[in-house]
Amino acid sequence: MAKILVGLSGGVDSSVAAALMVEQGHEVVGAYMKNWINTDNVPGDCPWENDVDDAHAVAKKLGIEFRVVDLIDQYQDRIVDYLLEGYRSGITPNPDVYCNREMKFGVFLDYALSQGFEYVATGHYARKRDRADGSADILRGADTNKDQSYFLALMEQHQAKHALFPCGEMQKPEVREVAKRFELPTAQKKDSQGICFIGNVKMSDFLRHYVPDRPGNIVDTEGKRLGRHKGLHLYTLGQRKGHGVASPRDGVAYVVVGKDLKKNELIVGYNEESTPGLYASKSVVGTVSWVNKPVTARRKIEAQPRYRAKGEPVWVSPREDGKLDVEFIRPQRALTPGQICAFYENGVLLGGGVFESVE
Ligand SMILES: Nc1ncnc2c1ncn2[C@@H]1O[C@H](COP(=O)(O)OP(=O)(O)OP(=O)(O)O)[C@@H](O)[C@H]1O
Repeated sequence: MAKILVGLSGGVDSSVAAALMVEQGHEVVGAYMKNWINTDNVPGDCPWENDVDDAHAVAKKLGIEFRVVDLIDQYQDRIVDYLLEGYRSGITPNPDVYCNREMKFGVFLDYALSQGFEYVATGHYARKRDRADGSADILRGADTNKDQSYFLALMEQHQAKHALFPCGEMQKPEVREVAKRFELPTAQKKDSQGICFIGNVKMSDFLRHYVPDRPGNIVDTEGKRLGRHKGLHLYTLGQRKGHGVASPRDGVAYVVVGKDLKKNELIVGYNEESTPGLYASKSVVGTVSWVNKPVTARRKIEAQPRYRAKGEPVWVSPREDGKLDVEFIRPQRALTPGQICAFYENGVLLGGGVFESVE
């Protein structure tokens, strides 16, 4: 029997994670992390009060203690500032990945350990495997469609060791069945989308509140002016809609292929493999971390360049500066600085890093 703090978000997955831990006879407490309250009237809609009520109702149904842990200041420092800073500097940050490392398995885990818990359990679709040497691996979730191990790519060993993912062996429909079996009040609740505090509102509307518009020219790959943009931070590589440049002819669309930060120009090109900037094979990945065994010499492994992408074969070569040269065997569309590159081998998450440059 272990002492486990379950991160109860008010969603069905974490409700089931808690139920399973209780069923297995562990000593379980549920806790909601309060990360963000919309005091600035920022466009965005995080129904956190409903979520706390739902999390509380689940704890009550399971007969376990429920706490609300206030991490608003830490969330501002570690996630909101990182997000805004990233967009201001022209990259596309990934707050969901940082939230796992810095919040759920960062300050929330620290809180749990300080309170005498041995583990933090979450509803992530990922698996954890303990090894004979006492270390822990993170593996892809059994439900290939829901697998969330990508979001854990920056987790380190001490975090993995104290993590539990009770839903990781299950398929989503089974999770809903378990929720029904326990008569959990969240059994029918819709899955949440995107980053909590932005809720259902577009990232561009959220950003507008903090980062002033900075209009400039939209140009093609030859430098010809095609239109005006509202601010480079509002556009992402590979983006097809919303830049306002009409297709030049039927069947061909313009997509964002680059940003010239110095000239404040947005570069668009045809949505084709031959368009310079849109597809790339070579990249440099920084902020590298390994879950268990680091890759110390040039090796062929798998890399996943975004959440909804497959693992792709790559050559990784450690560099003297601690970064990695990562070469995709097949050219990839819209590899984006700031986004996370997760590394795998045979379904085991090796670690990850942040794309710094791409060519
Ligand atoms: N505000 C929160 N407080 C406590 N734990 C949280 C919170 N937000 C997320 N978590 C934990 O992290 C896990 C993954 O978070 P994510 O936002 O991706 O949720 P999800 O996949 O929609 O799961 P759920 O159905 O449990 O909300 C959740 O299952 C939960 O255990």
